[in-house]
Amino acid sequence: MLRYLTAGESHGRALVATIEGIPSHVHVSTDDIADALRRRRLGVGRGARMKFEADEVTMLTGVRHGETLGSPIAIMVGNTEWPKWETVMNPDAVDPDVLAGQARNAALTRPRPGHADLAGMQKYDWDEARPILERASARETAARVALGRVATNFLDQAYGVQLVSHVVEIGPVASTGTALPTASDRDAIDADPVRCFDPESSARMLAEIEAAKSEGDTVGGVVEVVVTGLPPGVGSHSQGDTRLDARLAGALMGIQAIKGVEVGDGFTLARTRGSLAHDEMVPEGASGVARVSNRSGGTEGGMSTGEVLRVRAAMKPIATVPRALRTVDTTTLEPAQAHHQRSDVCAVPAAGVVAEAMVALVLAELMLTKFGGDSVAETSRNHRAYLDRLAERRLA
Ligand SMILES: Cc1cc2nc3c(=O)[nH]c(=O)nc-3n(C[C@H](O)[C@H](O)[C@H](O)COP(=O)(O)O)c2cc1C
Ligand SMILES: C=C(O[C@@H]1CC(C(=O)O)=C[C@@H](OP(=O)(O)O)[C@H]1O)C(=O)O
Repeated sequence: MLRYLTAGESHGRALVATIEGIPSHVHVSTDDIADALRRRRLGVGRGARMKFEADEVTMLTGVRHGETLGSPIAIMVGNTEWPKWETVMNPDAVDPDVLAGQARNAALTRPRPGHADLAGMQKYDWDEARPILERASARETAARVALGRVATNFLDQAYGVQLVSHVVEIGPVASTGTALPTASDRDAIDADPVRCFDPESSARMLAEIEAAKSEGDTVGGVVEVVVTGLPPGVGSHSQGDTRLDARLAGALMGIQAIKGVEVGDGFTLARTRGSLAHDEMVPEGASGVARVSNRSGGTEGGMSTGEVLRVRAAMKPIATVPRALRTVDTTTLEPAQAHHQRSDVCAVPAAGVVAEAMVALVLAELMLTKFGGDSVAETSRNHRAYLDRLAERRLA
């Protein structure tokens, strides 16, 4: 069973991520994790914090001489800004006079519409938003991206499964590109300022982000994750919570600010007649059966079809709007403007990298559910035997 957890506050000393169930002999290095975290920082629209803060990666457990041991892996992502926040975030009691001068003066009592501030203050009985926003912040996604890289290496090394993400919409601007990227396009996508695969659409998206910024506003968008190399039969039709679609939707909706998920042509299929909505099958020489299209995005009946997996996630605009939104000061109960110090204008390019990590974690778990094994060699062997059986039946 693959399971993972993250811990840590946005301005705390560090984030910590643990994962258990990754087989032995997966090659993964500190540099690999640092590279994944570097990718999460890419893209225009991020705020000042991205420029001065660095992610310091320490592999704490579960990896030796560049290979996983099969035991729990723990990764720490240190926050280089910690010295500045040590008083505000100190886990131990701090001299009340020091606190009065620093943290209390900065009490956040004007909750931001669209963020976790108010619901969190109500639920956890706090009189300001700091204890909530620290964990609600998408800083936490750095920990998930670190784990996602372990899963990505595992999927590639054990099964040849590869992932890539790209931005397909920013605000009202949708990409007009029709080509579907593969993992070999990852560097080109990462080099684009918006992480869009289509250069002409990227320029229009960039203009949209810049317009939002100059108007003191924020903007959301849509990202797509594309996966190649999945065999048919990953996930299951037999229970709602084992369906591949359900697992993908849950994992993607678990990313801060993601409000919608679409598998394949999803919402478009709902507006299409059945005769034009499905992926017809035709006989094919070597493999036996081929599809003439892939509108489903690679899932049928809660299982992978063996076609390319395509899943999209829609991100709402950043809640910390510079042109501050109306709120209520929770101390005075007077009308107020929501608190705002700094924030991202658009984090959709980063959300794509996070989405890629989440899809990798889901697929690593479901591939292990299907193929088992405690080492890369063992699970690869089981995978190959399954593919051989499909070939033997001429249903590959
Ligand atoms: C990579 C990333 C960066 C984000 N940066 C910010 C930010 O700078 N300011 C902000 O208010 N929200 C930001 N968000 C969104 C908030 O984390 C999110 O709106 C908040 O957690 C509430 O979202 P929810 O309603 O989906 O839980 C970011 C989200 C992601 C995925
Ligand atoms: C720190 C990161 O993202 C943060 C996510 C975030 C939020 O509210 O989600 C708010 C911002 O932090 P702050 O309010 O301290 O400026 C972002 O910078 C990161 O992605 O590493």
